[in-house]
Formats: sequence, C-alpha cells, structure tokens
Amino acid sequence: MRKIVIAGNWKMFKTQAESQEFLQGFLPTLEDTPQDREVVLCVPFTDLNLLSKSLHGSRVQLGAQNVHWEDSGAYTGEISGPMLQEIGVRYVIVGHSERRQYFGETDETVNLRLKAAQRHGLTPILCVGETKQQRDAGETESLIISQLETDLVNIDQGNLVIAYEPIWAIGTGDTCEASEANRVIGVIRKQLKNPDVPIQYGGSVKPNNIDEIMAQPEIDGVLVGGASLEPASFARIVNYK
Ligand SMILES: O=C(CO)COP(=O)(O)O
Repeated sequence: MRKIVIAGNWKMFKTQAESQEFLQGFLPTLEDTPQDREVVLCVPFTDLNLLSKSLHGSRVQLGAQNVHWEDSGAYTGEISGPMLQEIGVRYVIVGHSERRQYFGETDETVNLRLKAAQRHGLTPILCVGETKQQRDAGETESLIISQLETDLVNIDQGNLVIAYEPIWAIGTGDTCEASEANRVIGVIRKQLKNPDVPIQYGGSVKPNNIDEIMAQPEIDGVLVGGASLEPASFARIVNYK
C-alpha cells in the first residue's frame, strides 16, 4: 500500500506570528480528516522550532525546505540534518526547481542532500520536473529519467517521497492536466526499484482541482505552494474527496 502524503511548501512566506495565525485556522479543520493521509507542512527554517511545539499532539508532520550534505562545517547560510532532526523535523524537500534554478542546485548536490536527510532519519521529498521549453521539445521523459538516475544513486527507496513538479505549472495557475500528471508519474514509477515510493504531483494545486488530481491512480499526494498559505484552501486540499 502506498502512503498518501499531502504537503504544503510555504517557500519564503510566513513569520512566526503569521505561522501561528495559520495554525489557529488550520488545525481545527483536521478533526474529520481521514486517517489514510499524512499531512505535512514544510516551513521556513525560522518557523521550525515554534511549529515543532505548536504541532505537538496534532497529526501534522513538520518539514523543512533544504538540508546540507555535511553534518556541520563552514557553510554559511546552510542547515544540517542533525539541526533539523533535533527539533523534530520529519520531512525535508530536496532539489526543488527553485533551488535548482536560483541557487545552483545540481543533480549531484541533490544526491548528496538526499543521503544526508536519510542519514539523519528524515524523509526527503525529492522534486523533479521539466521546463516549458523541455516539454515543448518532447524532452519531458528523458529529462526526468536523467534527473532520477543521478539523484537516486545509493538512495534508500524505502524512505523517500518524490514530487513531480512541472516547472511551467508552478505558481502560474497553469496546472498540468491530471491525466498527464498521472502518465508522467507512471513513467517515474517505472524507474524505481521500490514500487511503493509515494509520488506526488505539484504545480498550481488548488481547492478546485484537488479532487480530480487525487482521483488519478498513480498520484499519491500533492506538494502545494500558494494554496497552502491560507488555512481554508489548504484545509480543502487536505480534506480532498
Ligand atoms: O512549487 C510548488 C510546491 O513545491 C508548487 O507551487 P504552487 O502550488 O504555488 O504552484
């Protein structure tokens, strides 16, 4: 049985005060949420410690948005696995397209970060996906296969989530057709040794498209940016039908 993982990626949004305001609205909406799904919030580093306390006793798991490959060292601006693990972080996003695009993340560093996450008992959410240009050139499958080939070298597929995030669908309102996301996720699954790895879809997931996305047989959850910032919209997504 593949696990269903519904995760919010807050990106660089929400001060601690704003995060508490969000939880006041969001946590009560989880009372009737079916137990078949894991709910995760991947928040800025500065919110982690407070959320670790605020989420205690709730069913929401805490996630970070990056992890360095070394356990400590002279790496200004980075954060390590032991630091995340100590404050109760369970998930960490690795290789998000915004890290690849703006911060020089490569498949080699993604692989190192995945290993570090697993070494410290964190479950990495590995992001892969193509640009519009690559899609138009018919390179979607080959690009994703090549990302996975390097990203997953010596990675434990028993402690891994993958997110298929077509870059052209991120923050654009231009959602990938659910059936097309389902097809690409099927391609990703064929590359894996472990067929039980949960594979999410990400890119303009909203309350009005979540039910169709989650009705797809290959899709095991979603990674949600903008719509995870507002309690009512993320609640509707988490409580998909
Ligand atoms: O990048 C994303 C999640 O990691 C998707 O962002 P949006 O849901 O805002 O399109």
